[in-house]
Amino acid sequence: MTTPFSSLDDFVALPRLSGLVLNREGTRLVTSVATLDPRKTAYRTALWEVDPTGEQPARRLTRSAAGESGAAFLPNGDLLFTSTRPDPDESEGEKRSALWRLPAAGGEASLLLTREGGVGGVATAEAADVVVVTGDSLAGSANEEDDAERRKARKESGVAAILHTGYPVRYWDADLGPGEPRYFALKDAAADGDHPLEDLVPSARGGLRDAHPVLDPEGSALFTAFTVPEERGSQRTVLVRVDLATRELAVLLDDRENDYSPGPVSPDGRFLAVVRNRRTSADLAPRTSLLLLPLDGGAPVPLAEDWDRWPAPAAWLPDGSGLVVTADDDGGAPVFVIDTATGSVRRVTQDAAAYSDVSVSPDGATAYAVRSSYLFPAEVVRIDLASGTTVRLPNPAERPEVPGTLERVESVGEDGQPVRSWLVLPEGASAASPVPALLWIHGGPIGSWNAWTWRWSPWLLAARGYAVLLPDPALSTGYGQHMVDRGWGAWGQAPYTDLMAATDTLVAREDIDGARVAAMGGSFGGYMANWIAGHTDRFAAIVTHASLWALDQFAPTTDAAYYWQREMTPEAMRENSPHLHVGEIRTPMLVIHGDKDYRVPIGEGLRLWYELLSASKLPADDDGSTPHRFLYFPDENHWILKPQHARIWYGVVEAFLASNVLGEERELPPELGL
Ligand SMILES: CC(=O)N[C@@H](C)C(=O)N[C@@H](C)C(=O)N[C@@H](C)C(=O)O
Repeated sequence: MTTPFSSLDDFVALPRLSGLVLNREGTRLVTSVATLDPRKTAYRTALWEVDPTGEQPARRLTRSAAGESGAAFLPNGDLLFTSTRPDPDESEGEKRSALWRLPAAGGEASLLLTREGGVGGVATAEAADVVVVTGDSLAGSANEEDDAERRKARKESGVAAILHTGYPVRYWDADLGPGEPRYFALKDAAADGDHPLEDLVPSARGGLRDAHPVLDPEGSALFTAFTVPEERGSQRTVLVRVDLATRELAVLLDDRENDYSPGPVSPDGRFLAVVRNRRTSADLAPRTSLLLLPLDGGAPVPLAEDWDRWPAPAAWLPDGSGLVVTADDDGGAPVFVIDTATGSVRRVTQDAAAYSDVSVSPDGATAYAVRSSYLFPAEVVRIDLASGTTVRLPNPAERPEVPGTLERVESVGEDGQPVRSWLVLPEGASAASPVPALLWIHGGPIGSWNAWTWRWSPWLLAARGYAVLLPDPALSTGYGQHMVDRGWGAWGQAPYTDLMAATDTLVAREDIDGARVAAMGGSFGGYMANWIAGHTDRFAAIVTHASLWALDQFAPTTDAAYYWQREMTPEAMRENSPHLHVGEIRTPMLVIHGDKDYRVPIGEGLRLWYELLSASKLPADDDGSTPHRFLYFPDENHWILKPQHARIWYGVVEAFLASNVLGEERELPPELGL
């Protein structure tokens, strides 16, 4: 069977949908779709409209070489978006992200706001013409003009140095400073003319980094997480309210036991849904729960406290009687409604899919969402909130046909804990014709294999004849707090033994060839791949992407050191660090790392590579030859994002697996120049 997964060129060319917004009347849905640019070296996003009634085909709303994203509706139905497309009134000028408005009545999009530091996210109020944009300003600038001058001076001088006084100094793949995110209010966005900006929190000093403002329906206040520095390089996030008229900032929730972030405001403006994330320590695993915060000043009230899941609030029912949430649950992330009076939880969607970007129609009968699973990529659906019936709406793209089937399988961990996995089976797998297999380990480690991702596609391997097991071992979400607790701070124990139990179940199947099995994983999944390498030789090959190798080196050099230092004592780092077992490694390993990875810095990959060649049971020969391979991406981050590099990633992985698992040689991608 030929599917887009048979060819890497066809795979990278598949359109990728994300995000969804609904207008106030519930009559228009807008999503964003990324497609390959003509040179096939980048993705470009455009906005598409999806008909909520399901009657009309999806239609493309925007088109430009720069692409568009960040869609948000104004109450009058005009659509705001961000784009680096050129200003039609300027013949030349720098490419920077600006705010655009597409009128509901039709016609061309017009430029609404441009500024030196660019425009990041956009938040709109439901019932008032109030817009808050995020944008970068130099830490020392007093206003927009000052910021523009300072930027110009810095650029002209060629100085790139950044002086830090606090932590963190990097995030993901970017150096932090001297720019910092700020929030700007922009009033009367629906009207023509100039739109002066009001800097809402001029003294934020990095506190708004990685935060998203939530506006109340009347546009009178915004709520946001605000990061506060602590002693010894630590930090916490507190919940703040900013009055949009007076710019007064009030701290609503702040303690050292939890981080807080805002969910949506109730339709009557009386309550804020709040996500509370418990502060972790060596003995205390993370826990996520919900609060309802009365905005008249009362104490927060826990919501659905006894529900053993970690909810993500999405929207209120219009009458305020329920909060619509999603939560990881047994290999999916269904939609639930929590009764705000009683805290009782009702599951709405019944399929094994993962839902996100949920919004609710004005009559409260229908929800719209993005849904995906390991069978299909993200797509827009309509959900009947009473019955749970879910309908796929006419989308910008059809579902790609997958070359095989998906099964749910269960194993039993050493302590009796059920360990659940998805199993991707290629066509033709049978007892008469058993297939080679891959154990693919997810990252996080707090997470679940429950939604489609373009970064890890088991179907590309299935198209080449492999079965792929996607297990959710200890530390995975969707199986209750106990599943997280039992792996906390002890990664080499339950997470490892759960993975081995899942592998035992895999190789016991008649349709799997247990002698031809490899293991692979990225990030924390790469950590586990490295740990496996030092503790068993049951796998024919191991692929380790952006992996943690020496925990005492990783923990202080990652971009969020405080996060990992809370979990790992020096003793736990010694007990769980893969590098201390390099002398036991006798499995060929493919190491993959991007130099711009600040989450798992390149030092992990470099040290792993050198120690494999110098100290493993399969060291480099005296002529320098080795069964191991190192695929290095000088300009990629924690994830391999460029389409041409994704093709190389899969091409090299496939050749390495073919050589070590199947005993067959494959041609390497010619672009490697070998
Ligand atoms: C702050 C922090 O480190 N957060 C973690 C969620 C994280 O980024 N973990 C990585 C080591 C990881 O495993 N990432 C996975 C989810 C990935 O695929 O990038």
